[in-house]
Amino acid sequence: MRPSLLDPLFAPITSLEGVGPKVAALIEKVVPADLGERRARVGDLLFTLPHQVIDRRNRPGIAGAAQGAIVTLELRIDRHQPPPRGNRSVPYRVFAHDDTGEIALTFFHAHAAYLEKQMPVGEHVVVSGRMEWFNGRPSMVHPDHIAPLSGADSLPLVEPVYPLTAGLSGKVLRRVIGQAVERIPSLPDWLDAAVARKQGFPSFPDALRKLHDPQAPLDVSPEASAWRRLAYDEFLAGQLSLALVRANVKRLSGRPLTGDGKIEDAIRKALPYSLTGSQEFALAEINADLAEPERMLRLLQGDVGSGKTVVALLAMARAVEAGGQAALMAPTEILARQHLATIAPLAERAGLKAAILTGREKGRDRSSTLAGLADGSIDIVVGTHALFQEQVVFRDLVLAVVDEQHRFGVHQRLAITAKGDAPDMLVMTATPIPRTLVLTAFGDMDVSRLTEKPAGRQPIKTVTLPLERMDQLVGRISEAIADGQKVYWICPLVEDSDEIKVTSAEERFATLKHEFGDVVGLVHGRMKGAEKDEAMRAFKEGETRILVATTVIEVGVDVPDATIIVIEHAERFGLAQLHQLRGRVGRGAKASSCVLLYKDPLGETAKRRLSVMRETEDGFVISEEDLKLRGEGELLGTRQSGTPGFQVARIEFHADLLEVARDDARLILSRDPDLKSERGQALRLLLYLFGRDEAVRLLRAG
Ligand SMILES: Nc1ncnc2c1ncn2[C@@H]1O[C@H](COP(=O)(O)OP(=O)(O)OP(=O)(O)O)[C@@H](O)[C@H]1O
Repeated sequence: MRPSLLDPLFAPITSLEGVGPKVAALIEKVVPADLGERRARVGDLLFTLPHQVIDRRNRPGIAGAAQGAIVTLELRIDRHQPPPRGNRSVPYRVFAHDDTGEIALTFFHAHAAYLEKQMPVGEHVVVSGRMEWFNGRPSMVHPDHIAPLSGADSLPLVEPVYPLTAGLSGKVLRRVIGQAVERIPSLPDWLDAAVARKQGFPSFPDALRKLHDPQAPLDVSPEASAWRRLAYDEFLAGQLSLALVRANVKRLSGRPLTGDGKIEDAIRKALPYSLTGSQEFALAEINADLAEPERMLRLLQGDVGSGKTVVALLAMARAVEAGGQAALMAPTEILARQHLATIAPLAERAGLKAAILTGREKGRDRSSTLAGLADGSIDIVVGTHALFQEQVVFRDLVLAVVDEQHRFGVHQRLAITAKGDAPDMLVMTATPIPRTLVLTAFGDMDVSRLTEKPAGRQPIKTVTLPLERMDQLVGRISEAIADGQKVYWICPLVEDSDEIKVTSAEERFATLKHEFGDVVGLVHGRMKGAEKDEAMRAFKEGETRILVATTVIEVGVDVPDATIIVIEHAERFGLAQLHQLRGRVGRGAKASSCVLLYKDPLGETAKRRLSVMRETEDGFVISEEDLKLRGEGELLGTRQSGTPGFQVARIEFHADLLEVARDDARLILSRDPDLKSERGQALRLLLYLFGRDEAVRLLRAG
């Protein structure tokens, strides 16, 4: 049970004044938490940190104020010019001046009486807002603040700027966050006093207060001690949670899994290729782990297209040889089906029975799969989250393979292992995560890496092209499909939305169909499962040759004869995503290409991202670049791009704290494995604060 001390932070944001369902929905777009099914809480709001400040101490004068800049002016009011009676489309204007020039303050749908009271003619006022120059004439539309010069202390001199989204103003967000700050409870400190002193950290509540009430621009820098404190807390919570999971997994001893190699041999014989050296090496590492009485906790890391699936299959074969069952969990249904399609025929040749279980298996199919798992007649099951369901019982699950893209939390990984008697666990990831992130996301897992790609792969040619010149692609695509090749066409969003005008997949589907006829297919996230399967099948089997898709195909889809991928609005994607997408081609013997269509003008970061894509295909290089570029705080969609999986910590600024936090976590648990001491109790609060409830559940009562 979560201590009631934390209640104020876990209250829904709708408990704040002025936050109805509509505002709440907007706020949920900007909070840094991955909310999933839950609603935003006051704590999420507090973790929404300003990325900038408006500094009103700097007062350039009208003539010195740049177009578009937020400025503060000291003005004398000259005259009011209300709109002509009955004409609501003409704004109310107030003219004013300072020593350097004249300005018009402009108000639409204004209350004349109110403005007259706020800005009497002849009065000195301070005004703050966005400067606009129209035909050389300065103006300001709806200033953010207007205050009498004498009482200027009513005007905040330094004001935080938060990430916003259309419909949510800075003013509203500041007011709401202001209320959240009032609710910060006083908490016992969970940090070791010596660590805190050495790092110059304020307390947790003070850190939050400081960041939301900056006194100078540097106060909201990720390098400020307040921000570093929160980042450290987040790292510590993560490291504690991973260490607890590890302790828990290792607490239960596994059992040695060995076999006679017969099933493995049969599968190898059925493969149309031989394994790469890298695959052999990884498999040997895995088999060695399986043979140990200790439980395996291993990460199989391999760049896109490096051939992880077959390694997993052979590991599962070993599990079956040893007399048990194996499960492979995929993050999406499309992937689960694809894995089954790869695995089932090979498994069959080796005399094994493979089955699938997702949310879509219903009725008789589902019950017979459940029965097969329970009586052991099914050797290998591939599935999605559905594998966690209570009704799923295995006769003897000895190996759980989790194929993931940061999509399963630690808790879910554990949930699948709870289905067996301390089964071994293999996690597969295609993201070539930098070392630092491996530590944050997976803790102390053992790592196998696939460092080489299967033989015969050709480099992918990557080009960039402005969207307006899209027509140039038609000829190239026609040639490719006439030659029997296939094309992916990626669109970023399913529907046009007002704020982000992106050609929708449906619209693109229609235009391409017009151009190329019936060979065009469509798959997107809003389609029903069966429709998605059908679209994928048709593309795989060649009935369609161009597949218009949203990013549902980002992870793991394998159609080796696809040779061109076109990515529309490539500037909107992150590097890791682009790399994943590009990895859908270049999987066969034919030369492949990737076309990144972009919208001019490109921002600096987007430009850099696209050139990284042109320069390299190496996932590790790309992931390192990705981290560097994230540092520049460009907005991706509406959410601020931070470090994946983190709310406040930013690995590019805070990496130095990560190892300290890991050592701290180890020390803490070696002294107080169940967090029972006074400090241990405080650390439990920390775990809750950063959403690590599952780690608290692993602790024995205390
Ligand atoms: N040793 C090999 N030689 C030739 N082809 C191979 C080899 N190993 C795997 N493949 C093929 O390479 C393709 C990619 O394999 P797989 O789908 O397992 O990649 P992956 O590592 O899961 O990549 P991604 O994460 O991009 O899905 C598949 O078509 C597979 O059949």
